[in-house]
Amino acid sequence: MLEGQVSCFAWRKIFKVTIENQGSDMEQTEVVKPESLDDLIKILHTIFESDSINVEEVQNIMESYESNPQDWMKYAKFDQYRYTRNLVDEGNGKFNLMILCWGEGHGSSIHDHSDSHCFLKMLQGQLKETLFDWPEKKTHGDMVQKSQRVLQENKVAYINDSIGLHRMENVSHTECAASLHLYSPPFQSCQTFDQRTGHKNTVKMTFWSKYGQRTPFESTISQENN
Ligand SMILES: N[C@@H](CS(=O)O)C(=O)O
Ligand SMILES: [Fe+2]
Repeated sequence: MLEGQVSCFAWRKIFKVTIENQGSDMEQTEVVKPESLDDLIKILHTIFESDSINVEEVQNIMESYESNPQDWMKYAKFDQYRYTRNLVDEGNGKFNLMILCWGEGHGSSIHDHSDSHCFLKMLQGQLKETLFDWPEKKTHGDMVQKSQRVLQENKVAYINDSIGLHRMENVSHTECAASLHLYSPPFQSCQTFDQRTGHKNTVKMTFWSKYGQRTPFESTISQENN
């Protein structure tokens, strides 16, 4: 597949049909492809009704949505200085769905995901992900960098605390980036880490906007993860 091309993964739902003239059961595969962001949200609500999460299923359905800026432009509010977190949907209490907007050169600190599942889909532009091991309690000094990759438009990445810690960066000097994040269960704070020492801090995470409306100034005063 060409770089940046839309993936052909799609959500597969297995269902049984009876072929009457043969009188036997046969399995068929129905491929569900979200036609819009609203459509994707509806499907995610259905998937998360269940108490157990199939990571691959969520990843595939998010990847099969082809990013259309007209669907999500109303949520994408950029700031000049740092990346913004914009709430899109509260997933019936099961997950938070948000759009993060990254200006040129913006990035996050090294951080964890508070014991939640984290799915990240590129809607526009590219982000570089750097993975780190958790720092050892006894050791000091630089944190160990495990891997690095660049996520292309429409691709979906997944991380949780057992995989490690990460930092995301829009390394472009000319293009902004937007990413769709699903966190389950939802969380309001995480830990950030100093790359040189491994020391950590707990930070509260805030929304720059909710449902397309800029969050009032008072409620955004807090330390952020960038
Ligand atoms: N997990 C970060 C964004 S990222 O760098 O993955 C956040 O929710 O703000
Ligand atoms: Fe993250």
